[in-house]
Amino acid sequence: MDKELQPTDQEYALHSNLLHQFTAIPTVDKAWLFNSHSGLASQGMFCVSQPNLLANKRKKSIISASVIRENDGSVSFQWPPFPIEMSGVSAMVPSPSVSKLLIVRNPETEGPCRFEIWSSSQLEKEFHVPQSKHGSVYTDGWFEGISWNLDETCIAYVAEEPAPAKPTFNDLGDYKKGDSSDKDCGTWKGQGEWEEEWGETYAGKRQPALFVINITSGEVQAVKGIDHSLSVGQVVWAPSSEGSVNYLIFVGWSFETRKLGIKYCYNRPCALYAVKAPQHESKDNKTETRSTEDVQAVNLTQNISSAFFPRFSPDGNFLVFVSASSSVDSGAHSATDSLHRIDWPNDTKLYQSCKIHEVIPVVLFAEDGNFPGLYCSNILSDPWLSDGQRLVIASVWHSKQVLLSINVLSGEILRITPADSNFSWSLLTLDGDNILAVSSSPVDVPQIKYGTIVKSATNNNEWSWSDVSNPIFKCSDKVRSLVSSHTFSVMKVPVKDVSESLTKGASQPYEAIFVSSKTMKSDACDPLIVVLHGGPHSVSLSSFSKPLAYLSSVGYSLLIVNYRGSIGFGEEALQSLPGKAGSQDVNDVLTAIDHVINLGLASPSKIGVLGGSHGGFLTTHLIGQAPEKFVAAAARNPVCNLALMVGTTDIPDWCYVETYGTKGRDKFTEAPSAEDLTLFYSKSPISHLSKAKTPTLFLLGAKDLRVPISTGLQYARALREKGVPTKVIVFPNDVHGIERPQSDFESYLNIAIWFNKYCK
Ligand SMILES: CC(=O)N[C@@H](C)C(=O)N[C@@H](C)C(=O)O
Repeated sequence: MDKELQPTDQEYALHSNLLHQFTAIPTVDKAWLFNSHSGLASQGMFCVSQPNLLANKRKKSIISASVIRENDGSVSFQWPPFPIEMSGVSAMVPSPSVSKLLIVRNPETEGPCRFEIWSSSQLEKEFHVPQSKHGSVYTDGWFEGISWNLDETCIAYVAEEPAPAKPTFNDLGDYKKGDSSDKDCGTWKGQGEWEEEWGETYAGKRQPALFVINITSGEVQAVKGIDHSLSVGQVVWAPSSEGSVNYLIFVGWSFETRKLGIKYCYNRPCALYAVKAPQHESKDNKTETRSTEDVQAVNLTQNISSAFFPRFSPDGNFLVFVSASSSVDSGAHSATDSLHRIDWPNDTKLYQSCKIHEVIPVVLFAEDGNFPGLYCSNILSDPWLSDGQRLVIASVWHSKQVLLSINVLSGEILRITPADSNFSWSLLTLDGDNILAVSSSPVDVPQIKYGTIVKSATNNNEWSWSDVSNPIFKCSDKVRSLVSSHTFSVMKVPVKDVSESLTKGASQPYEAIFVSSKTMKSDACDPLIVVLHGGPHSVSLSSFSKPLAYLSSVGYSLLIVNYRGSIGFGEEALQSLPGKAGSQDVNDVLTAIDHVINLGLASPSKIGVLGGSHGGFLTTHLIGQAPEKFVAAAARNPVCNLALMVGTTDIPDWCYVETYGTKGRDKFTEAPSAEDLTLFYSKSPISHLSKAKTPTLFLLGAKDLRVPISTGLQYARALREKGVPTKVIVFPNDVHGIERPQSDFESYLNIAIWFNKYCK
């Protein structure tokens, strides 16, 4: 990079302090409300995290609160003066009766996995599970599953299988039979055979497998009867009846020759299985565990290509689960979900003939205002309202995330967050029929909300939401004043060139979130940054984003485009993109930009573009296809050359589906033909490089398995070769997300400085 482009010390000094004030705002990762028997008070527990730049880690803490419900229905939270730091904790799971708390501590490198059982006053038990039994417990939010049985004697969980024995040799080169410890003198270990992994963020992780720990004896048993071709996760205990065998229900992902990347990819086939849990027997006041016979796991969802997030109703009468079959069947990495129910048989022999009822079907297209389909990335471990028939779930609804109550018997769906608000909501926990949630917008820092059902004569299902004053989302006065000087709206952008061949869903307006200063000058608009999400089947929500709020606070309007193909708008709109990536999505973004220019909200000469991954694909496409439009660009791990990516990414099938459409699912091969590669190249930003002239900043994670660094580097070098101002920052230890605190910070600091230089 030439000298002229070096950011001055002054620029770093000017911008870094404000960015730090934004990034320091904590996040609530998890919360619980424990109901007291009086019904008038509960205890709350919040797991909070915050980036710690010096340590380059997220600092985690716990804040407890007393929740007091007054007779008039109002609620107040009392907070302690300080949070308590939690270090080295990988997972925390209270038991069903809330008399015990499991704490899991995974080893940082080698060493045992530690299980601690706490009571209300002290550590009751501690067990160290050696690596020879299993590796780290999965706490990744996908394979993860940690489940107490009802009598609180056992915990089922998912952990890495023990490492296979590696070939060992002595200093003379002789092979030593049997496994020996690493510390043996005079020996060394070979690598052994390479095993497939689940790609991005799972590098070095071994196969997830099921285990049960008996918390009286500390004995750990691997669950038997699960085919080794299955990776397992999301385990829960099936309801047990006195004296009968206990069953575990889990999700199994199978693979044949290769594990394709699973992170952000719901199109990996999976099914629910039932397997007998290891049995326990009490002898002389001691509990013993013994394996069961006839243990082969049974597939409960054979007729459907995807089933995950199993949840039993409180009475144990039905099992509910989510399915991403539309994603598996079309090949799109994420699509519209459906919700299903199995009426749980009393006779376990009936498992195989379980009928699956569809509770919420895939919505192809919905008239404006109607439910656009289910898009849910998680379900609480206990999502049930007190009638035991309705569950509460967060789902994407156009550019917002809303909370829904779903009656799993009747299929009735109610939107329980205010319909007239453009804020996005996330669900923390339930407390009987009360809900703890977080609500935010691009210009409103997160706020904890407490929701209660208002008993009205006509309608029993109205929800009232009150603000919970809390110390968690405290931010500096400066940040508060900057965000409150901004405003946002969710715009409908009509589709340009609606043709007969488009489905109804794909012909409807899509959305863009516009953020600007409240005091826009009448003579000139603030420069505009167009922000593009990745996926492409993902969405930019109308929620508070620290880096985006920072960019708007330093003088930019933002146009955050949910181009067609985004989730939250029905299946037809989503499926209109595969096969047209690089054209339909690019044109949707250009149309949205023209829309705000025509409204007088942006000046055509001061437009920058920012996007990561598929959003980086769009960013680099846009500067090639519309070079006059953009004065600056920034791309995080961008897809710039599909012909290069297909041979190195963990999701080569994605390149086929987004290029060819659904037929790409069957065309996919590990050995692309010359014809495939030519098409991939022609659909890629690199094929428009000769026209590109926009100064571009590249932020690249060297450990990205999804969009390997080579594609961004190739494009950046080619742009620089043409004499276009180009800056590249490589983060040696970052994966696709570039989320490590220092990397995230340095990225957005440089993005702001880059746009200040070329866009203002
Ligand atoms: C499915 C997937 O990972 N696609 C990538 C090309 C991508 O765009 N990733 C998204 C999830 C991102 O925002 O990083």
